[in-house]
Amino acid sequence: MSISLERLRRCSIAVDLGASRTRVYLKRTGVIVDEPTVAAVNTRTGGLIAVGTLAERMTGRTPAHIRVVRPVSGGTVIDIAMAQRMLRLLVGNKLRRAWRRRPLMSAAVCVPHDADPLAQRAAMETLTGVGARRVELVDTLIAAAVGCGLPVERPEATMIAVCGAATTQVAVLSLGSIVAAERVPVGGDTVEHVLVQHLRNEHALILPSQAVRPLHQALSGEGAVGHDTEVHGRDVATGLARSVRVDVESLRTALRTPLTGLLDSIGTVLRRCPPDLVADLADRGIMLAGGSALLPGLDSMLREATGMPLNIADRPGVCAVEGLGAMLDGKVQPMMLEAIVS
Ligand SMILES: Nc1ncnc2c1ncn2[C@@H]1O[C@H](COP(=O)(O)OP(=O)(O)OP(=O)(O)O)[C@@H](O)[C@H]1O
Repeated sequence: MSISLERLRRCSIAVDLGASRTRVYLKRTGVIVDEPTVAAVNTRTGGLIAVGTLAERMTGRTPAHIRVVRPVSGGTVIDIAMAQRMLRLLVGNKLRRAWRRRPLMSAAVCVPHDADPLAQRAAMETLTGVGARRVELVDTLIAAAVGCGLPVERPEATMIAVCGAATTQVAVLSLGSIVAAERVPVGGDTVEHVLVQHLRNEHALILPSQAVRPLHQALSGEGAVGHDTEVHGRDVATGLARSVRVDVESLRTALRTPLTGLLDSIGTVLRRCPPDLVADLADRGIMLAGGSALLPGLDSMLREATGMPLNIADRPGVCAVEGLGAMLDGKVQPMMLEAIVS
């Protein structure tokens, strides 16, 4: 995927349509939307009831005629019409005003590193459907690296892992390009799934989706071996509300298996890089971006397993859209400009 910074500078908005959250950056303004990629639909009338945070709160609490849907899965728009309707509502008046000023707006969109032509087309159609005349596709890894402030233009290696909800993308960059990259289906959703399964299998407890985040907090606790936490859910057999005390260490053990996939992808990317670049990384280490970079203990686990320094981006969730926004605003260094324009 080639990027023309010249063309990006002509774009008015930058969009990151993630499996978990949708972020929109308005040129020279900043991030104007950061909401869950969720829509609630009335199946009787086909009408949209809510989008974003409000729709996400309805998850698991709706009557039969209301369905909560996620139009993006694994970084790919799977329901273009729904994604367009959601985007229109999320951006609302702010974008409509900008649209009126510049009706033939161009938009830049992040797409996963190895997005196939169908996924690229779906992202383009989503944006053209909400009024963009031209759509520029940008590799999420480059956008996130710029957003984290990594010196991607230099002839030295930088390594980034963008840990999203559905997938994690890992790459080594040098001279404004990706030297090696890998995408694995491990992210925040995987962690959530493992926690839910663990409680079901070990404690016969069905965990409501809203109860997962408090478990993250318990996992981030002092890390002391042996401490436990109270979890509320529904008994698998009786269907009644029940609380159990869960050993936090057993949750950490359950999470080790999916996180091994992430570790393997780092190894694969490093093996594909020339030794000189790998040597650069010994000091510089890995930058973690994406919302799941905040998963408790992920950084220490990777630090321990790789022996490399680990840094978490300041605002890991919005790195990609902010990096894209920096390109739109022309904040990217001229030298970097030459390196990335292809
Ligand atoms: N403080 C936190 N602690 C643990 N996990 C978190 C935290 N904040 C966000 N997450 C997780 O981060 C994930 C969302 O990350 P992000 O917004 O980068 O995903 P996305 O870009 O929508 O997904 P994808 O890149 O897979 O399309 C969710 O799975 C969420 O549970």
